Amino acid sequence: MSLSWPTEPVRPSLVLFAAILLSFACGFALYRRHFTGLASIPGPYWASFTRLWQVYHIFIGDHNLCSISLHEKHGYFVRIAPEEVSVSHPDGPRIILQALLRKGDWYRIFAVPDFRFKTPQSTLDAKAKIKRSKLFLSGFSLSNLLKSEQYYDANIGQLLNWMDAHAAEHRPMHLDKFFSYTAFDNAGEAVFSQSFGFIAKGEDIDGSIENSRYLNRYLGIAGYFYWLHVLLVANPIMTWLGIMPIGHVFRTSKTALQKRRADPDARFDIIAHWLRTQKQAPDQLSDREIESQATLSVAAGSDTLSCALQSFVYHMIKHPASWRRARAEIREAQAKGHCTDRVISYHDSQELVYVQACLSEAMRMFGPSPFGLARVAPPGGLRIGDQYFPKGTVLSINPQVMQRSKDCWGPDAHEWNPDRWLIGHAGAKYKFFLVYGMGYNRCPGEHLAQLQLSKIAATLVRDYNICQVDPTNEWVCKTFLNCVPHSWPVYIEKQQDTEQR
Ligand code: HEM
Repeated sequence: MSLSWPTEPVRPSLVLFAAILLSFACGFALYRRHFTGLASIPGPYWASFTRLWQVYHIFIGDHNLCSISLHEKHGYFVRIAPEEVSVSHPDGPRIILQALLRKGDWYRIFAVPDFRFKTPQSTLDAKAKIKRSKLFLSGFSLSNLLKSEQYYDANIGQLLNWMDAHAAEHRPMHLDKFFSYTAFDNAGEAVFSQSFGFIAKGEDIDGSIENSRYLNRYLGIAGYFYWLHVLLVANPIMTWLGIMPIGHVFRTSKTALQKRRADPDARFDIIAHWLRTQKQAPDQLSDREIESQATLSVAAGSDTLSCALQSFVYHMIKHPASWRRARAEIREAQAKGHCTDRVISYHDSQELVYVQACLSEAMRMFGPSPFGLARVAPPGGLRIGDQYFPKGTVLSINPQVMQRSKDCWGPDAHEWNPDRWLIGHAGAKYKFFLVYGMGYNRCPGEHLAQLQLSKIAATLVRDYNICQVDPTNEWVCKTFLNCVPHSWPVYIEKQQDTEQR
């Protein structure tokens, strides 16, 4: 008997099928690369074939830096995905963001906790988004927010206590963490009259803030794989199971909302406005939609604020002349009887022109919004400068790219220069200032953000000297949906102590 190796041939039909599939995939990739209306737009080679190039850079947390350097290399237009072009043309904000263009599909990710519950941010059609936003807008008005100023002050006071304690013990302080605690707690105060207790404890309870950062990376990517996201995460079964990775924040929000509904005498906070709107138009606003928008607002208003505060302190201590000049401005105000409260009042902070210029410059140098604001070219396409974009092209503007554009800000765009906000027509500069977005999708929480930023920035400059433990150290920052720098510990010195010496 002879042993022989089975020699059954591979079925020709299988080989043929694989070959056809491969040729189809290659043909499709080549078509995307060379034969669509975007073929002539420069950009990374792989980005013209597949979205995975961008997803990879979101995953490793450097997509903002990539966008900045790609625009420096290629100019106004960079193809960052087969159907998406990143734009830094000075006319971009006006043509793309101020028009009523549909938002990119990526925004559907903001339907929380699952696809059934639309929020203004997840609504793609411009008119439908505006209509939905109107239901929520009154809660975000400055006059409403100012009614809770004393409660923000209480949280900011706790931040100052921690700073005093670190100063007294001459202990390095990680301001990034304490800014995040304050920002989360103030978002809770503003939305449903309750803070999460982070700043009082001086810790990230249950690791919720850390977990929310993982969620951040996930959301940035999952927006491009929406149906998979719905299948695995954002579906009614998962909602029913209540599996949310931001534990303490979500639980506290939920309990606060329940308490809030049962208490007719509670403060007239943001939720109170929404509940009033719901009473007037019950068919337009469900309980779940209120819950979704509340969760989204806390999430949208905390890491962003922490990043902006960090950017302010970090740039100001790297430029001590600015810190001194800002303090001199505050001393002058004090001499006239202003800026005397422990936490400087919002009203007084608005008179500090130079401090405000430094805040704008800090957010210009490093803004908390690193993601491209994506809109879709309408039927008939869109022209920006000399470039025509066919219907359906996703056109995105990355605020961090725009904020560093020499065409918009001049040759010193990469340098710290708060005076740019004080000379010439400062208002004109805001047409390129996209930190809060622009147009119909502009951030509704801007007043709450500016209110806290102004008060905290002015108070810190007045009362503390801050320096890095290692002045040569640069902060570390991975960028996903948001960017929150860390790892730049500082020493704090209380200003009165220095003055008494
Ligand atoms: C410095 C702080 C902040 C920055 C830089 C910022 C920036 C932004 C940006 C760029 C957008 C998206 C624009 C777009 O996609 O076109 C946005 C949306 C949003 N922001 Fe802010 N934001 C800040 C603070 C806040 C605060 C304090 C709140 C509220 C508590 C808030 C609530 C929201 C909400 C709810 C949205 C979704 C859009 C909508 O519902 O209409 N943000 N923000």
